[in-house]
Parts: sequence; structure tokens; C-alpha cells
Amino acid sequence: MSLTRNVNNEKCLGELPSFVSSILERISSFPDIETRSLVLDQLTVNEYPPGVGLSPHIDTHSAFEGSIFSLSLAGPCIMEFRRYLEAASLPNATSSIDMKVENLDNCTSILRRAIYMPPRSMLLLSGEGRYAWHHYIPHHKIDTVNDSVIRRASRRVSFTFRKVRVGPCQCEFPEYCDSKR
Ligand SMILES: O=C(O)CCC(=O)C(=O)O
Ligand SMILES: [Fe+2]
Repeated sequence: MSLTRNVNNEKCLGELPSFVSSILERISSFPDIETRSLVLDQLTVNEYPPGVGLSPHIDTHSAFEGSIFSLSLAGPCIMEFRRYLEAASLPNATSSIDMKVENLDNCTSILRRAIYMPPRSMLLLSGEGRYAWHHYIPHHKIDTVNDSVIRRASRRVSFTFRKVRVGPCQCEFPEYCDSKR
């Protein structure tokens, strides 16, 4: 299967199915103002058998607008995050956060984070996390967290809700933005 990570606006399948209405209602009650005004109209359902992950990506800026919500169902998952930084921008970007920095080469460094997402949890990607960090799920059957080994469940299913973008992206991260290229 080839993944384009894009949307064809001419092939809209209609409204989201009614069985996700209660999830959308919960999302609209989140305390964030942007979330309350965002009309989510796109749903991707992914199924992950054990050992199957998701390759690193930033959800396409030009295709989707604002925050992204991903509901974990069935098994849990550890999602990993990376931000690639030009060496010149490093001191500023790391000043307020305690993070391990790896040098990829003389010009680029990588910041990493990982989060554990239990079943029935909702991941909210917004701002810098949505527009500037790659996210991925390693292709492993076993995860290691603080030196503990956690075996993946037999299956994870995620429901990812997004808003299809109309007009170009206006984010503050031009280096990661396909609307600005
Ligand atoms: O499975 C997930 O929770 C995330 C899926 C995802 O990042 C995507 O479809 O872009
Ligand atoms: Fe994604």
C-alpha cells in the first residue's frame, strides 16, 4: 500500500458515521478554545496487529487544519516523537524543556520524546507537537519503558480525527510546512 498522507477534496464520503458522535461530543467539551471551534470532518481508522507500527511523519500541513485527535482502542501503544533541529536554533528551542539531544550530523540535532497511550485515551496533537514534531510507532512486539519490558497487546485500533484544510497553512513552522514550499 502506498501512503500519500493527503486528501482529495473532490472525493468526500459525506458526514462522519453516527457511531462517532459521542466521541466528537467529548472532544468538543475539551477545555481548549481552538478544539471547541474546530469542526472535525475526517476520520482515519488504523488497525495495528502486534509488531506493526507507523513510520515517522508529520500529518500533512496543507491537508489538515489545526489539532489532531487520536483515540486508542483495544491495546495500548507507545508513540514516539522526534524533532529535527538545525544546530543554530538549538539553544532557544531546548531552554525550557529537559530533553535528550542527539547530534545527527554537524548541522542537525534530534530531540526525542515518547508517550504511553493506554486504551480509551485520547492523544491531542496541537501547536508545535502537531506542526513540527514527527510521530511514529516503532515496528516492535515489545516496548521498553524505564527499563521495564512491555509486551504489545494482540491488536490496537486507533480512530484519528482531523479537519480537512481549506486554504493554505499559516503555521509558524515553515521548515516543516508543505504549504510554504
Ligand atoms: O494510530 C495513531 O494513534 C496515530 C495515527 C496517525 O498518526 C496517522 O494516521 O497519521
Ligand atoms: Fe499522524
